[in-house]
Amino acid sequence: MARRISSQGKVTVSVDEYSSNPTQAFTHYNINQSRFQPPHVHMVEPLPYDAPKSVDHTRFVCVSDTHSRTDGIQMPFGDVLLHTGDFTELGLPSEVKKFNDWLGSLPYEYKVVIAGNHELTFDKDFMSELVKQDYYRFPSVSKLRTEDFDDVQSLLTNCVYVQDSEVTIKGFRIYGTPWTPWFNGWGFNLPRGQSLLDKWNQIPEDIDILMTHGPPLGFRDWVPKELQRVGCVELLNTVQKRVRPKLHAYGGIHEGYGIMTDGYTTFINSSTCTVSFQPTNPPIIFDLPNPGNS
Ligand SMILES: Nc1nc2c(ncn2[C@@H]2O[C@H](COP(=O)(O)O)[C@@H](O)[C@H]2O)c(=O)[nH]1
Ligand SMILES: [Mn+2]
Ligand SMILES: [Mn+2]
Repeated sequence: MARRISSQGKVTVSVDEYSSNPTQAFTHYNINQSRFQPPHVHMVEPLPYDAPKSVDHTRFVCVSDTHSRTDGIQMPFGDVLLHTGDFTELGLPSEVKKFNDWLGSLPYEYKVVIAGNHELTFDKDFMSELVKQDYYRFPSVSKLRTEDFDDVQSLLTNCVYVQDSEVTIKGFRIYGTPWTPWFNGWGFNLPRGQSLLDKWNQIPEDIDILMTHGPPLGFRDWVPKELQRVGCVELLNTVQKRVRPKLHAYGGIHEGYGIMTDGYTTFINSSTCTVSFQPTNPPIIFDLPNPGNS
């Protein structure tokens, strides 16, 4: 049982019995609970860029995993840009500055950004371990002086950067968090189970939009080369059983680019780069009714 309702009516998500094996979790919940089946769960066609926008809606432009390859990306019309991490290769200050310049060239009223596992310099604990131990893994990062990256977030002057925090934009409550299940020991990696759940438990109940770097279980999280689902089971339970945002935006699994719904939350994996790091997947636009108009 991954959910409990307290005497105050609050839902508590606990670690799922299948937490450590998302592929098995998907099969189990699909067979026993039809949890990923139509009619509620299905793919969604992207909105065409020339679709008219209603005056009482806000248009979000979702991108992710641009990996310092923004040059050829055709950006559509919209109001608010959401970038869900991996905007660099290694989080080098030079890459962050280049990304910030690109953001500055975009016409959106607001731009909200989170980090991904490639933004190594944004993860202070990762950096203090790397500097102590592993010079050869990321030599260009290891040779940075602390003062070069200490305040790396401050290089992002052309956006709102959120990290385990919330911002309200045009009345929408948006929460962003960079953590992903441990994979090859990159930045913002945590073990599946309680460690990640502790991060998800910081997400407030009433947010409208959740930004994470990686997917929840079952929603654009399939890695074909390994025949595995890699989405986080606790993230799915948090999204579906406790937080229930209207939009969950992420990237992380480049092969999972696309849109799904569970009938309430729309899940957008907007990874710009393909699995071979070609920046060819177009940004995804999504309209939400303005708060107070829904
Ligand atoms: N089996 C897993 N594969 C993963 C996971 N996270 C990422 N990946 C694969 O790497 C690429 C690129 O990711 P990046 O963070 O280096 O940009 C991704 O598209 C997957 O193919 C994981 O947790 N498990
Ligand atoms: Mn990536
Ligand atoms: Mn990533």
